[in-house]
Amino acid sequence: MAQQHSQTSSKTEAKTQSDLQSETQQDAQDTVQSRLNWSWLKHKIVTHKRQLIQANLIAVLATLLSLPIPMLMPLLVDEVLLGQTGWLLNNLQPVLPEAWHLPGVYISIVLVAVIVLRLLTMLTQVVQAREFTKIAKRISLAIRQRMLLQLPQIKMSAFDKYGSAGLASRCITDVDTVERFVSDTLSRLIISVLTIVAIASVLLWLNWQLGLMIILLNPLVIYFSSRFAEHVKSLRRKENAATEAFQQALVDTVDATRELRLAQQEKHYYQKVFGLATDLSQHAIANQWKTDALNKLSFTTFLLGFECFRAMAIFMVLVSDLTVGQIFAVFSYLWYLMGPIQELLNIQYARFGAQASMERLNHLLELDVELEVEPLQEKPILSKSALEQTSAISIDFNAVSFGFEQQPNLFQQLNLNLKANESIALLAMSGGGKSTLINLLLGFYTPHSGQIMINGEDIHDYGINRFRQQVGYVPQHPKLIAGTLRDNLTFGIEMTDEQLWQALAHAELSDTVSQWQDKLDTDLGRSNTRLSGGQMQRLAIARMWLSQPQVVILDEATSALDAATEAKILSNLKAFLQQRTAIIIAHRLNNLRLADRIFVLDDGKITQSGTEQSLKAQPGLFKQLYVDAS
Ligand SMILES: Nc1ncnc2c1ncn2[C@@H]1O[C@H](COP(=O)(O)OP(=O)(O)OP(=O)(O)O)[C@@H](O)[C@H]1O
Repeated sequence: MAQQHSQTSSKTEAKTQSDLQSETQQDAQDTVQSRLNWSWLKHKIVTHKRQLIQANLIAVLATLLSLPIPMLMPLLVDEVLLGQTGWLLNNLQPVLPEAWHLPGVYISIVLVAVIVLRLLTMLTQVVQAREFTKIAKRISLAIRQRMLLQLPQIKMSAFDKYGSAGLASRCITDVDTVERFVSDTLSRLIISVLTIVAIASVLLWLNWQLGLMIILLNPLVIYFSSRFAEHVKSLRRKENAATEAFQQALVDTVDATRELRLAQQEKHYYQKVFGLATDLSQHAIANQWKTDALNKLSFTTFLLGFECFRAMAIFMVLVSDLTVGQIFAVFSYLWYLMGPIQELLNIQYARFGAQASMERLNHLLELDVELEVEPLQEKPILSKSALEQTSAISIDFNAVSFGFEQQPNLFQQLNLNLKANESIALLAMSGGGKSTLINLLLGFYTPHSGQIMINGEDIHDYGINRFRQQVGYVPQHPKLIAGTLRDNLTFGIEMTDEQLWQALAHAELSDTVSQWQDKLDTDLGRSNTRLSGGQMQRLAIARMWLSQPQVVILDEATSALDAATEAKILSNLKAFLQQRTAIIIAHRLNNLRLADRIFVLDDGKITQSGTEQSLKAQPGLFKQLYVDAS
């Protein structure tokens, strides 16, 4: 039975999740081109029309249930205490036995009715809040999806500029701010307006002059508060920017803790992070108290009107036929009015906060995207025959110039030509631009001038994504993704265990992995197995081998390995590279020897090229490093 229940609930969960996924996919298609603004939010909210109508009907029910409450007790004053028979007693007396026609009974019945109404109101409010929360969460999910669709498309330079914490902060803090606004607005706007309208109607019914005054007072308060609330926008923007700076510094410092501890500088750096936390706290305090102060100013504007209203109500007792019980009811309704008014004021303030956050999110959405933005197709598992059919690739850098803000002329008219199936080694001083050259080739950076050609075709005409599919890249510092060794080898592409073990063997990692209890399914998350630098490099080589690329890029791929393991891997690689075009970046001679030709990159240009022997005989950087220095 319990099993059946858990099966049913897991089915329901799976259904809800798949509903949510198809809904968010639809969201993504709807929104992929749009900026975030009020009309986008409205569009998103309207797509949940059915739930919205349901939730609002429940909200109306909650309002109707709560509406008579302020009226009931005060009516007792007139009818029970002052003996003026009215609606309440006229309805109660016919249904009650004669013996129960007592003040205590009337008061108890009304008390029970009030308690029941209050409990029912609370219940409907809980259901309503749940429905509104669901809608708000789906909208924030749609925003996050919008962001996550954008992030893979933006240029790598934006990742360098904003850093992981900066991007994460916007996807978390700013989306939260918008979500809070949507949730507050959805759950409170309609109900507050309805409550105010209902109270105004009751007051109009009790006394039209008082009702009219309430109707005129509210728009006035909303107008003034919206003027005050505009200041909140810049406060919220500053606070979220300070959150971003704090997060970035914290992540960087935590990542460098080992080095800082060794240098005994960790306290100093954590103190610097604390400085940013203080800054954040100051912005948060300014935002909080100024928002509160402005909110209170808005509310005081309402209270001033309210006091005028109260004076007028008392005056009305003198000049109209309002009874004392009715005046109690009027005051109860006025008290009741405070809640929805305060809610409307809060919504105004949340609106300006949300606007500031949407601007920060739009800033990300407007970042330059890579030229070729269609999603990467899944890398097919290349069978041997498929590999044979893939044509060999030649690469040419023709007069390429590129640089960074601090170093605008890193490359000046650089020419580099790789024949199909040729392996070249690239040698330069540290900081000479080797990794940047690879980033240009992979389309992560765009040359300021000049052309990169693949098989004689401009790389953009050839297709950057198509080219990337044919590249296997082993970076200097490979990164792990959260998951198992299998995930890290395949990136989610289906491959057989046999293929994975073969790749591990080529990377000289199979002996190590076979000793792990979970073998290929070992979790490489932070808390479990930690790979050494050399093991990470070998994993990256296995990953590259699995993709059977036509172009191989090795960026200091074996720099962390011991000489014996390095020699074995280099010998495995030698055969692998024979039918491939390869760029090998290395300082060690044994790596350079994998290549057919060595190119020397010096001062932004290729200054020498040739074999090891020929370069050793020429004056230049190669001779300086490998002959003169030894
Ligand atoms: N994203 C970036 N923004 C600004 N400057 C950068 C960026 N990436 C690299 N540089 C600068 O460009 C120059 C070349 O860097 P690059 O990483 O390409 O050198 P490298 O030859 O690979 O160095 P190494 O052998 O030390 O790894 C360096 O001066 C570096 O500071």
